[in-house]
This record gives sequence, structure tokens and C-alpha cells, in this order.
Amino acid sequence: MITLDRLTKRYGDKTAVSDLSFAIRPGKVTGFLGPNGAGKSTTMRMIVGLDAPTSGRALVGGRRYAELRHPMREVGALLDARAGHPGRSAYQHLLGLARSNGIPASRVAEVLDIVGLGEVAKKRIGSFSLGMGQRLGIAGALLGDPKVLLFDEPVNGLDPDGVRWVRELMRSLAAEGRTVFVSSHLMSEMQETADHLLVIGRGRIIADAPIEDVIAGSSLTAVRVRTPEPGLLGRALERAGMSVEAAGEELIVVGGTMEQIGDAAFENRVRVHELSMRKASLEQAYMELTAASVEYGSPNRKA
Ligand SMILES: Nc1ncnc2c1ncn2[C@@H]1O[C@H](COP(=O)(O)OP(=O)(O)OP(=O)(O)O)[C@@H](O)[C@H]1O
Repeated sequence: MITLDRLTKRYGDKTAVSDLSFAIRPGKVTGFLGPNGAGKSTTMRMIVGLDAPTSGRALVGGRRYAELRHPMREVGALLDARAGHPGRSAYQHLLGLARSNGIPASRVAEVLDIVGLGEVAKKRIGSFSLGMGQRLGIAGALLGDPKVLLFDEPVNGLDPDGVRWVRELMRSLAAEGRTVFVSSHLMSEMQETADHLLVIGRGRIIADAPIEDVIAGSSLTAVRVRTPEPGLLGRALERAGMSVEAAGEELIVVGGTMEQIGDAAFENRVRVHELSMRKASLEQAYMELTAASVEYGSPNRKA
């Protein structure tokens, strides 16, 4: 479990992270989303003690990173895929990390196999592709077999096979009961991987909710109804506080569940020929949520 308690980071007069309080729970993949410059990397760096908070606290298993007796055995992180010395082999790099953290050398070969770098263990890191670098970074995070894992943009530079592999790895780490906290700009990937979402903008929390709730909250999530009596049903739904768009025999209804709409049809003796969900994508829900907090936005960006 990761707990942030009023965590704040300022660089001069720039506030990168502002008064963040939340808990990231075990057994789930928690996606960390936000526009460029929102403060995601800064937050993750503070969790693993690479940056000191200006005020507030970031705790792993109830303790500050600096207070952890065996940090790598409690929290693993992939923050910068280009972190190793380019002249060292993947094996030497991980062995160095293992030795300085009291982790048995036998674990190095294990994690190299988990990430699929067993065959290139003796190659220089400098010769690695971006994707291989990501896999090596993930191996480093897994080295201490920690209960808490942080990944900043783990699929960056990976091919589709690698992206799928990362997704399956995250899911299996969470299924083992670990806390998995992962940032990404790839919404379609997040939709497949995360159970819970934390969305920040300009250093502040915009959403902290199960992914299903974030999608359900989008104005583009609606119920589609087909009925030979659209006028009658449409008026009944509007009286119940829902918003209704009608086109011929079709109604698109926002603000009501399928159950409520089905019941309203029954009460008004209206025949219904179709009742189906039209779910927003995570990307659509995300764009709406963050529309007001994009710092470096594209011209004419629409929610
Ligand atoms: N060392 C630093 N000195 C000054 N400002 C910094 C420093 N590190 C980060 N910032 C600023 O803090 C803000 C948050 O940056 P951060 O890298 O945490 O955002 P992010 O959400 O990870 O962005 P991205 O999605 O682009 O990686 C940005 O405005 C950034 O310019």
C-alpha cells in the first residue's frame, strides 16, 4: 500500500504537486493519468525517495522510503529506462543492484528470465534497444520481489508483443496481491490494464475512482433505446430527470441506468425493441476530465 498525505512539491514558484492525499491499494493495478507536466513523475520520485517533498508525506507500507530497512525488497520502481551504465552488461548491472541491497545473486538470472532478457544477459546495456532497456528497468524493479511496484510509462518504446507482455505482467503482479501503480499516456492500454484510476492535472487530483466509474461518468456514456413510441417514452424519461436525444425511433439517454429506463417504459406501457449501453472509451472520459487542466495543450483541443 502506498499512502500520500498532503504531498506537495514546489520548484521555485512552480508547484509541481499540490496537496495530494490518496491511498494506492494492494491487489489492483492503479493507473496514474494526467497531461504532460501534471506531476506524475514527480509524485513517483517522491514515493521512492528520489525527490524530497516540500511538505506532506509519501509512505510505503506506512513508512517513508528513507525509513525502509531493505528498500528494494519493499518497493520496486521503473522510473527511467536509461538508468544503467552503458558499458555494463545487463547481468552485471542487476548483480550490482542485488549486492548493494542484500538480494541473493541467484535472483538476477530469475528476473532476467521473467523479462525475457535471459539470452542477452551478457550484452552491454549500451547496445540495447529502447524496448530492451524498458525490460531491464522492469527486471530491476522486480529484483527484490517487492510488494509495491511503480512503473512510469512502462510500455514506452515496446512493440505490440512487448506491450501485451507488460499488461499481463501488471495483471499477474496485482493478482499476487501486490500494489501496482503505473503511469501511461496510452489510454487504450490503460483501459485494458487498470482496475482503478488516479487522474491528476496541474498537480491536483481530478479523479480517484474505479475505471468503470470513470467511464460511466462520461457524458458520452449513454443508453440507446429503440421504441416505436419515442415521444411518449422520451417525455417520461425527461420528467425523471434524464437527458434525451431523439432521432426517429432511437433515443440516446444520459443520466439513467438501463434498469431505470426499462422500468419507466414498463410503467408507461411503452414497447421497447432495444435497450443497450453505449460506453465511452477511457480516452473520451479522460479528455473530458482533463479538459480544464491541460498545461501544454494542442490548439483547438476539444473534450
Ligand atoms: N527538477 C525540476 N525543476 C523544475 N521544475 C520541475 C522539475 N521536475 C519537474 N518540474 C516541473 O514540475 C511539473 C511536473 O512535472 P512531472 O515531470 O512530474 O510531470 P508528468 O506528469 O510526469 O509529465 P509527463 O507526462 O510529461 O511525463 C512540470 O511543470 C515540470 O516542468
